[in-house]
Amino acid sequence: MWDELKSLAAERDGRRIDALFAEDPGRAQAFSIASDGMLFDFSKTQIDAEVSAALVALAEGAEVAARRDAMFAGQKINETEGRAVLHTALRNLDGAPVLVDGEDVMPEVLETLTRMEALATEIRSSGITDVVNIGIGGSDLGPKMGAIALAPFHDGPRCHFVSNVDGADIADTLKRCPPESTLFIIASKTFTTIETMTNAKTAWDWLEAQGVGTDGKFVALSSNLEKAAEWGIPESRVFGFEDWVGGRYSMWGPIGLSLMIAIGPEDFRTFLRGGQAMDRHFRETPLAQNMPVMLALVGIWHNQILGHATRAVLPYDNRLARLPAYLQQLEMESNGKSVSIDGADLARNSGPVVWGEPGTNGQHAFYQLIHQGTRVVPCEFMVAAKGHEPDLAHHHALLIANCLAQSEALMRGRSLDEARDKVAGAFEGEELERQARHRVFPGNRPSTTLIYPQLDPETLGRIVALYEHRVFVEGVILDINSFDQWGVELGKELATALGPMVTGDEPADGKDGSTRQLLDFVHRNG
Ligand SMILES: O=P(O)(O)OC[C@H]1O[C@](O)(CO)[C@@H](O)[C@@H]1O
Repeated sequence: MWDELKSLAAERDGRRIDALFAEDPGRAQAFSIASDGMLFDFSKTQIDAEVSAALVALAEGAEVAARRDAMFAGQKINETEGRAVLHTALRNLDGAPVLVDGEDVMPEVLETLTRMEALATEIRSSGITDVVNIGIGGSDLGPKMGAIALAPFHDGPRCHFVSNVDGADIADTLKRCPPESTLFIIASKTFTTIETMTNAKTAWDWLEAQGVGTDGKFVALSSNLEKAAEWGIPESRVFGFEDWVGGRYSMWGPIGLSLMIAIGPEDFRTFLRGGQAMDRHFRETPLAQNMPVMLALVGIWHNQILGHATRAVLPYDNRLARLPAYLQQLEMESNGKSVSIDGADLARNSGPVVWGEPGTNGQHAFYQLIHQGTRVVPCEFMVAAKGHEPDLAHHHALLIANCLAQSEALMRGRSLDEARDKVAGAFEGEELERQARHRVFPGNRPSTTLIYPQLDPETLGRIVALYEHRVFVEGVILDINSFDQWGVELGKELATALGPMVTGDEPADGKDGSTRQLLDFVHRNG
C-alpha cells in the first residue's frame, strides 16, 4: 500500500487543491468528519477519494482496529517495557471493567478520583491561595496547558507550574507565593526525576526558611509510592497511579490534580467526559469516518508520502497557547523513533517535527515562511465558533476571519499575473516583473481545520483524546512503540556524569575538546 500511495502522490504532483473544489461541489463535506459537535475539515489537502481509500486501506493493513481494541483491553502493547497502555481507563467514568493481568483496575481508578475530588474540594475552601505544581514533561505540560485553556472556568486558588531545573523558574514563582497559604504538589511518575526532586527540595527548604514549616504543605502524585513515602508526606495526600499510565498521557488522573483544584471537581469530570466521548467515537466509528484515524492518515500522507518533515499546529485560540508544546511531547516523544517494534530499522520516516504558536501571533512571525518558503509546512488550524468574551465578539469575528483567511491563502496563493496587477501602478518594465515575483504566493499548500463551538472542559477533553489516538494510529501504521521513550535516557546519564565536572569536583578528562572548552569557560566566568 505504501508503494501505491507513492504512485498516487506522483500522479497528483502539481494538481491544484482549489481545482478539486471546482470539480466537486460536495468536496468540503466529503472530506470532513463531524463528531460530538466538532468538525474536522481536511478538504484543503490534495487528498481525493482514491487517496483516501488507499490511506484507509493502509490503516486496515496495519490492523489499526485490532491494535486499538488490544490497547483498550489492557494488553501489554508497550512491549519494550512490558506494560499495558490504559490512560483511557482514567476517563472511563461509568466504571465498565478494564482488566490488567485478569484484575479489574476500575475500582482503584475511581477510588483515587474520589479521593482527589475530596482533597480538591477541601483545598478550594481552605484558604489556600496558591498551588504550585512541581513536575516536568508529562507531569507539567498537561495540567499547565489545561489550566491556561480553561481560564474562564478557573475559580480555585492561583496555580503555578514549576518545571525547569533552572533556579530562575522556582525563584520567580516563589516570589509570587505567600508561604503560609501555598500548597506544593510534587508531580512525578517515577519520583526520581532530577529537575522535579531538586525543585521540590528547594520548595521544602524555602518553607522552612520562611518559618512556616512543611506540615500539610505537600501533596505527592506518583507511581512510586515508596519514594513518595520517603518525603514523609501523609498517605492521605499521596495519589498513586499505575505504570500503565504513560507520563505524556497522564493529565486525566492524579497528575491533573492542579487542574482539578483550579476548575473544580465537577468541571474536571466534564473534561474526563470529553475524553471518554472521543474514546467512544474512536472505538465505534468505521475507520474512514473516524476522526483520530483520518487525522493520523492525513499526517502520514503529508509526512511519509509527500515528504513534508514538519507540521504546524496553529490554534486560533489564545488559551491554547501551550497546546503546541503539549503536543510536541505527546507526538515527538511517542513517535520519534528509528526502530520498529521488532527492533529493525524503521522502513520510513518517523513522526514529524511538530511546532506552532497561537494565531494571530504567528502570522506576524513565521507565516512568511509558511506562505513563501521553499519547504511545504502542512498546517493544522483550530478555532472556536464562539469566544468567552461576549462583550468582545468583534475580536472573535476578526480571529475567525484571520484563521479562515490563512487556510484560503495557503490553498489559493497568488499567481504572477495577479501579483503584476497588484504592483502595475507603482512599477513598470523589468522592475515591475521583479517586484511582482516577490509578491507571488505559490499556494497549493495543505491545511486542515478543527472547529468546535467553544473551548470548554468537555471540548478540551475531546481535543486531547483526539490527539492521543492520532499518535496511537500513526504509531501502529509506522510499526512504532509509541509508549516508551528511550531517547531521553542518554542525555540524562551524561548530565549526571557532567555535574561534578561543572562544579569542578572532578576533572573533565576523557571529554571531547568542545565540552572541555565549554566547561573551561564556565570555570573562568561562573
Ligand atoms: O513524571 P516523571 O517521572 O518525573 O517524568 C517526567 C517526564 O520525563 C520523561 O520521562 C522524559 O524524560 C517523560 O516521559 C516524563 O513525562
